[in-house]
Amino acid sequence: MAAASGWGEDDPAGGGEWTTVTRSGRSSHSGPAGRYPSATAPAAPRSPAQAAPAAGGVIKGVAGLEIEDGSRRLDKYDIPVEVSGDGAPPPADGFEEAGLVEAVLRNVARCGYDNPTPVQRYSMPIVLSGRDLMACAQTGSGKTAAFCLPVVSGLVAAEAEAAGRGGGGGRGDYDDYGRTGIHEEAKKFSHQTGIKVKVAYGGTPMIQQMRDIERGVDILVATPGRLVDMIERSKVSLEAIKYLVMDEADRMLDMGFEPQIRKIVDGMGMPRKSVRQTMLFSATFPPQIQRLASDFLSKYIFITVGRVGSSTDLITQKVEFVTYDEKKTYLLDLLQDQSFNSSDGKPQQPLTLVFVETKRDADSLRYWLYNKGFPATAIHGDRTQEERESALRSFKSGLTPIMVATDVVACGLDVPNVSHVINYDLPKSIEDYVHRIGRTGRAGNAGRATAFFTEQNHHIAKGLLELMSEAKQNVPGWLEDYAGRPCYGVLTYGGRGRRSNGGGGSSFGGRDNRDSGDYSGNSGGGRGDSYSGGGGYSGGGGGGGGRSYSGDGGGRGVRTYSGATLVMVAAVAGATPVMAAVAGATPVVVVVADTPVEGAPPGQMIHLRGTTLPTPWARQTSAPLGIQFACGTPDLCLVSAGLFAVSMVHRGSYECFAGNMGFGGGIVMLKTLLVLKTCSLCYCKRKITLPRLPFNEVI
Ligand SMILES: Nc1ncnc2c1ncn2[C@@H]1O[C@H](COP(=O)(O)OP(=O)(O)OP(=O)(O)O)[C@@H](O)[C@H]1O
Repeated sequence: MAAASGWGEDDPAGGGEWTTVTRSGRSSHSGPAGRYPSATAPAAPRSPAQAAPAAGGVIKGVAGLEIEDGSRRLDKYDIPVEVSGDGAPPPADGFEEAGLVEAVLRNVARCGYDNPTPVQRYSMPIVLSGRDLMACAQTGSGKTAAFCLPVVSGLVAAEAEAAGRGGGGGRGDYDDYGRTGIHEEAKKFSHQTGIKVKVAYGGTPMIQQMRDIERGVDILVATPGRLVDMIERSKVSLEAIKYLVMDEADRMLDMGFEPQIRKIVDGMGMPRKSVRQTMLFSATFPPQIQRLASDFLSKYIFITVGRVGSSTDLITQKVEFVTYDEKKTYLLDLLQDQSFNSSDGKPQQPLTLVFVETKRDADSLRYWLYNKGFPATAIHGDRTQEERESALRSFKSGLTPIMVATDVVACGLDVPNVSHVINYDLPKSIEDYVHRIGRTGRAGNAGRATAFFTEQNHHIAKGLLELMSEAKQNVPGWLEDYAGRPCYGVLTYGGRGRRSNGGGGSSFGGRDNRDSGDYSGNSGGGRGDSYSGGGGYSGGGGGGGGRSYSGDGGGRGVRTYSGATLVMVAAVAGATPVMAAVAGATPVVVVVADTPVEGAPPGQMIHLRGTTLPTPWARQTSAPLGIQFACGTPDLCLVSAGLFAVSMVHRGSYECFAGNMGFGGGIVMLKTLLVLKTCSLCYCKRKITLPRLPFNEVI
């Protein structure tokens, strides 16, 4: 156990066998596997003020903006790293030492990466050694490359071995998609290696993606819903999967995708966990999500880089107590204060992301700002993919340096020079807060985050207090008061099946919970309850592993997905799949099964005209008659202008509650075609009982 910082004392394992704490500074590894000596001495603690730009160069801002990058210090990280698990290989000092193949090293150099970030130093050897990994590292710390590099390298090496030739060279295939950060990164690192990276996510036409995948794929970056859909349609098979990566794994499991993920991992032909290699990455990893996630892993190594589940200390955080009515004034003050004059004397704004709760607020705030003379754009789920991309471009270029956003961009958005994140409306959970503010302070740059706290936000006070204290930020006294107050029944976070986490606190974070008392396994068999020397976790099949997938199966020209890697992401940068489904003018139907459909085990799918709807969450992005299925919760009726929502329940029949907002009739395709009457400009609720439908019947 290293004693480089107070971290050792915090070790929940009590300094047990499986946990080591070290600093991420370069060090030589000696000693038995999994136990690192103390590395460099800790640097003097940085105060928040010091996190502000100091030395460093000036990153050429976009469109005339010059943004001080100041303390960009990717290679100077000196933060605690916690490693637990049996036989962890030592961290690598550099990309070469990590053992990446030549072709990948060339791509790393091409990207201008001189040194690996801490999460990369630790992850690369672990992944390259074939171990499963659960990694928790701060936002913007380079997690994407931490898994992409060793995975691409592993694929290249395997291909080279199979072909009996040296690594490198390559066919130079380079597809021209470009949406998700992961896809982009994976493509960069695969350049001229012959590795093909493709995407499968909602919000864009499946047919185009299918065509592309049919041309061959080695790495598929997919969102769960679209992937399940493709598998159900017998378009791809997961049988050849070698690596499975879940990015933002906790968000994915926490957003209601768990049934889909379990199905993908356990029920659709994917090799068992002891056969494939599985990696889970996120900036936050609450214990209850770790518990779920560990089902997918075998004898894994757990690493935490940075403070436990914390925000990075590169971000200076501030929280202001405001009333709802004061928010706009505060916002204007902030924007005015931070504006600066460009070389031609015109006032300019640094890139600023303003988070609001609803799509409507995003639009109205954007227009309001515009009218006040602040060029702003907006990004949210009601905007089409094209509009979202254009908004992002305009933001990145500095044309509209303020972007008002809903949570759809909280995960995965990587715009290097975002200098300020303003939580105009605070999110429901502290994890969301961490992901949101993580849009600034990326890749070693300094950043700033301001939150408007109102009376209604008291449920997040405790989490906020702990997070800010941990990051050594100035915590106002009133926040401590709020944090100390009891919080009643408001913590069913999110409308998307969010798990409550009590507002943060001790349940929040990224510490390995295998050895904590509450980590006693889920239920069923197959999974060891404690990690003691590796026996318990290799169950492989066990509980869910062997369930056979009863879809179309073989014989009908199932395309065997020739690729070897699957990267699942909860959200496409700029749009969650759900929001993507909602975007556009196509009618939106929300289909919800609030209890399992008869005969359907919880979490399984029901089929409607070839579409696939998991219970209790239902989501689909394309369906006959232009109907799109989106997701909702039993108490959420998602109504898009002019259209309606449908709630679907069980007991052998479906009940539909449909509302029409006034643009003519809506159509629901269930067993029969149902045309709902127009109900001009009012919300009408109708209950329609449909004939009994057995589970899995395609209607
Ligand atoms: N070794 C490196 N050297 C220089 N830049 C790097 C390095 N690794 C990653 N980056 C850059 O840092 C930025 C952040 O990386 P990335 O998006 O992978 O972070 P992340 O940890 O996945 O963040 P989040 O949790 O917010 O998704 C990217 O622009 C990436 O290109």
